[in-house]
Amino acid sequence: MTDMQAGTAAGEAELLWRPDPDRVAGSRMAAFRTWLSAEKGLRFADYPALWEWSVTEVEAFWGAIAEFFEVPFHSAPTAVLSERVMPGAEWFPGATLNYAEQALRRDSDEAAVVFHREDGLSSRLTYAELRARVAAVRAGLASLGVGRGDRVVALVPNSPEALIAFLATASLGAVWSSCSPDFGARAVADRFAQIEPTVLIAVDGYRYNGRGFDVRPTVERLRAEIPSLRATVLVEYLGGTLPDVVTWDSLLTGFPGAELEFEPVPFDHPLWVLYSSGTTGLPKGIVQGHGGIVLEHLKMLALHSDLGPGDRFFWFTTTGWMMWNYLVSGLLVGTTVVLFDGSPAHPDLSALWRLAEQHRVTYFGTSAPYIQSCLKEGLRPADRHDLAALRVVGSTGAPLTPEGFRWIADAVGRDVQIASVSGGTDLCTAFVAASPDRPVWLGELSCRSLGAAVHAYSEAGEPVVDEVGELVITQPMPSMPVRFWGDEDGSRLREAYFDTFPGVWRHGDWIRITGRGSAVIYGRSDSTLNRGGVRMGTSEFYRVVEGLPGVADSLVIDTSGAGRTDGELLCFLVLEPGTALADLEPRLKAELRANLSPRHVPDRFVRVDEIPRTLNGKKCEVPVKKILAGTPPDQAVSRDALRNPDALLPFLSLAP
Ligand SMILES: CC(=O)CC(=O)O
Repeated sequence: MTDMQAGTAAGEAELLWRPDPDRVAGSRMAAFRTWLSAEKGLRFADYPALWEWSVTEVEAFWGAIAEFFEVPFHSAPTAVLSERVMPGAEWFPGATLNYAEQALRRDSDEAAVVFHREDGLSSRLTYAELRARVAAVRAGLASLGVGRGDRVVALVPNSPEALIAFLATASLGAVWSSCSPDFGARAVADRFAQIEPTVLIAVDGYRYNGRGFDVRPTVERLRAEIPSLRATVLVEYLGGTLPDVVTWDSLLTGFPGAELEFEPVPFDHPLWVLYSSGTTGLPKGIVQGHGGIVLEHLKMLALHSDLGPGDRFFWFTTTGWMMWNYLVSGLLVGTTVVLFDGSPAHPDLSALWRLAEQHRVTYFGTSAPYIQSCLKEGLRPADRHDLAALRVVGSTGAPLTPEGFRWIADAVGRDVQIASVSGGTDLCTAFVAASPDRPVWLGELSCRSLGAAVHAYSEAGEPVVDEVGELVITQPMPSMPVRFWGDEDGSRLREAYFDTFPGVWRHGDWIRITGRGSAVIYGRSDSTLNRGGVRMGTSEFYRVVEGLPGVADSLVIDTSGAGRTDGELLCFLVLEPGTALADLEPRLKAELRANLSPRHVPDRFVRVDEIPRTLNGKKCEVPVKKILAGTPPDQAVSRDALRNPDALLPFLSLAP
């Protein structure tokens, strides 16, 4: 941490974008403030004052969010928060609601969904059409025995089918979980099998970068490996079939006139299961509840992103990243969600900018690495596309470099707000973000989100300003996980977030809060692999690499965290005698691509004699990562804690 602080001196940052007073006055953030003043007698001088109140008067703030957005509770809560404890905060006790009901409040011919596939296939659904399809699929899932609390898992691309199936599942009070079809079979099985689903919804194949990929072998493997499955619904996305399946079309057409109903469920009833990266074992199933997600996403999408009816909200994501869940929540605020399936670089890197023009996207979200690629390729979208509708460019998944900020301002538009945001799967949101009334400073995230008591902590657990520290959240938030799947006594949840600073959420990112209330994120403070926004734990990686004959041991390091944004994925290998790295490399790459994802193919393989291990045998991922980021070895790890301290030596020569 000390080294990172050295390079991050506080100071005046360049102001890149200033909110337009007229636009601020017409924003939903302003409407919320007017409402707070009229209804609650609460007036705030500026955003920082409002934020301060929101994280001090936590109950008043979240209660106001529920009231302001008129969340349709079936039974009213008896309180906002029973006790301010973490973990274990109980939000809105006694309340019942359903996420899908809020998402499908509109029954109109306004567009709810615009879909675009990389090969040009596109479609559009109004809110009324979406409701009708959700009703049919809901009835279809019910006919397959799906009811409250059952799990429905989906291996589907970012498509209307995914959205319809998710809403149908949620409307029944069943629990949703999705993976992208480009995940390898093992990665999918590791996730889905642990939550014992009863129905699998899967595509036969998908298109990426101009090619079709057959997913049916993965589907067959999942059916063989998940004994709890009672039915498979096949979406004939590329026209292929499988035996013993129910087809998606038969669900859509088999229940004409089905009623759309919403099972009222308790506030913390599981809505979906997302997955942690699984650094020390199988990916953990992160369960988030209906109420927590409704409130958090209403706040982020309406207040912070100023989205509502008439907007077109796009984020480049697959169904295997939490940004998909965030994107589809655009429906909660009545916006049109723009779904894209395919490669962002097919047929060229302008594909997404063409999409923005064609569908008059108002909020264009993507990942920082995509911005970086556009920059490297010298793209100038504003010169080639009519982006008049565009208001905001969102970026997440990795820290956006100052050059990335500047490129957006220069090549996309000076009037466009840059929303560089950060949060994560764990809360399915961005808790450091942008706001219509906050400026954008070069290289900085504009503000901490309302209700998110985010701070940078020193190693001693003290809040620090203008210094890099551990990102912590000191007050409960409603979208924090209800629990981890299968973690009955809550011990794994406590260990994941509350072990370092008891009662305080430690997120695992490095952050610096500036005196202006903005922030800079420096990447993961642990060893998670983060490739293009998709996080993956090292254990999944090792299972593939070390499963190959010839590999004795391995260590994988993603150097993009800990202050470096130009990082690489490095795989260190200990080989069996007589094995040549050059012979093994093609096979390793193919296995990683097939079993995990193309993004998890390392930039470099490096042969070493030994992997450094702790006394109890754990691989030294974080110490090596720190060493590769330039931390002196004795500060990165104590030799006494290692079983084979000399094994660190080869890594020292790779340090900057
Ligand atoms: C909002 C985010 O934090 C997304 C991510 O990086 O996973």
